[in-house]
Amino acid sequence: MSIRTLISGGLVVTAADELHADVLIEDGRVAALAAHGSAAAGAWTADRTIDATGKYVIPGGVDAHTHMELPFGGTAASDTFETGTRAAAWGGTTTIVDFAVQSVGRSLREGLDTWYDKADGKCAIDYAFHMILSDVNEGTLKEMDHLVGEGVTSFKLFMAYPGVFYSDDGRILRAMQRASGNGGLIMMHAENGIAIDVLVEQALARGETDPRHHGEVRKVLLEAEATHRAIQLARVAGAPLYVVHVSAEEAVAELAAARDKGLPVFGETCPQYLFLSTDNLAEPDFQGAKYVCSTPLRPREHQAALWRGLRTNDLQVVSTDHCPFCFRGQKELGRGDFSKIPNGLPGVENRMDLLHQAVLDGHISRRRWIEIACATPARMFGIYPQKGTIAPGSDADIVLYDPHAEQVISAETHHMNVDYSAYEGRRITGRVDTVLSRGELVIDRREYTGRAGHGAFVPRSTCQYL
Ligand SMILES: NC(=O)NCCC(=O)O
Ligand SMILES: [Zn+2]
Ligand SMILES: [Zn+2]
Repeated sequence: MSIRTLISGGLVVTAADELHADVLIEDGRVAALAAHGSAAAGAWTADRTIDATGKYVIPGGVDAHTHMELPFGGTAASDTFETGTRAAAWGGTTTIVDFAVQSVGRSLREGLDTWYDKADGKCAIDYAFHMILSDVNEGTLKEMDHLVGEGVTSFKLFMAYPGVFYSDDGRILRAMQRASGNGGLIMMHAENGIAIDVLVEQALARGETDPRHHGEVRKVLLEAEATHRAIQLARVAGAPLYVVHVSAEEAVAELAAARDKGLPVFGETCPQYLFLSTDNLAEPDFQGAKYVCSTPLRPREHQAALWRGLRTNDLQVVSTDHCPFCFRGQKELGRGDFSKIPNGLPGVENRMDLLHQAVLDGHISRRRWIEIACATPARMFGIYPQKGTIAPGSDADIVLYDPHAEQVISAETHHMNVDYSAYEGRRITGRVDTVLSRGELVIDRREYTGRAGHGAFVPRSTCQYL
């Protein structure tokens, strides 16, 4: 039997509009919106009514870059699909796009099936997959076409991490050519990993082993150079390009120059680059290890360019690159050698709140918040308007957000399976109150009511942002 739910009295905020409206949900989908107090809304009957007075009613967040359970650096990301998607829901995110990994010498099929198995029956919210290509060859190029057909329509390539995920320019060009034919979107980790590895070796030989040296060797110029090269390769292939975790002003400039030429080049940044800096990497007593990720945190001066890029649409998406490793036992693997610190930060629970704070701080508008965190990632990765908006026919993935609640981010209270917070002690105005996923309550007035296995795999169409 279908349950009709009415969300009444809130301010509905989407990327396109803000309106005081009631939202009617039926069969897990948005059935209708009507102005609060209107005759149409007054005539609706519902089995349950959720009072949203004083709250924003926003689309559930779409985090297009997470790594639950990712094997990395001899360990694995500490959030499972179960713990990570539960934490995502607590933070107002109702869809993640995680990365299935092809191992070198193995097929895409095998890698993707492994990730289907990891997630199946575990997730609190809906999920989709990108595919990491670690071994581009004739076989895997053909497999890309099949994956696009089954709804895995984006492929991440690495110019970094030689010997692990790295692809050389020839392999990258081939994958881009294939994507230009099958509609796939190439996502690029743009850092010159070959040059970085030389600098790592030289730094370690000089005895520079602390976490802060991770940031020093992964130079801005090597991010900018790789970004430029990726753009040129994509032009040659006639393929669109999405550059992940952009951290540096000079890399934004490369994207902006390409976009000024009208090229289909897109960029994502992450909260860690907007809110944290090399000051964190330099924290004493090895605490800087908590902030080791790649691309690395940059000097604070880069943040203005990232915010500007988000305002001018030279950057289109904020994802988390959520890839948590506990300080104890995981980050500690790199004591005495920064290159052995597993790369990645936790954040899937914090993104919507941090970006709401950015609204209050004047960096972005309220609608831009929803655009970069919900609507555009959904469009970019082919799940709009099913996800990323509140419109008739959309999945009822809806967050009631209290814009006045005060909170202090802390590992003591977060739900991610990691023993520290990258944003410990940060004060945020605004907090998730209630979360629905396809009409089911996952968070009900700050109480978890979700369940592992509610979340379903979402097959995606090709990029809708071109
Ligand atoms: N970003 C990071 O440091 N870890 C996750 C893997 C990646 O996205 O490159
Ligand atoms: Zn990456
Ligand atoms: Zn990543």
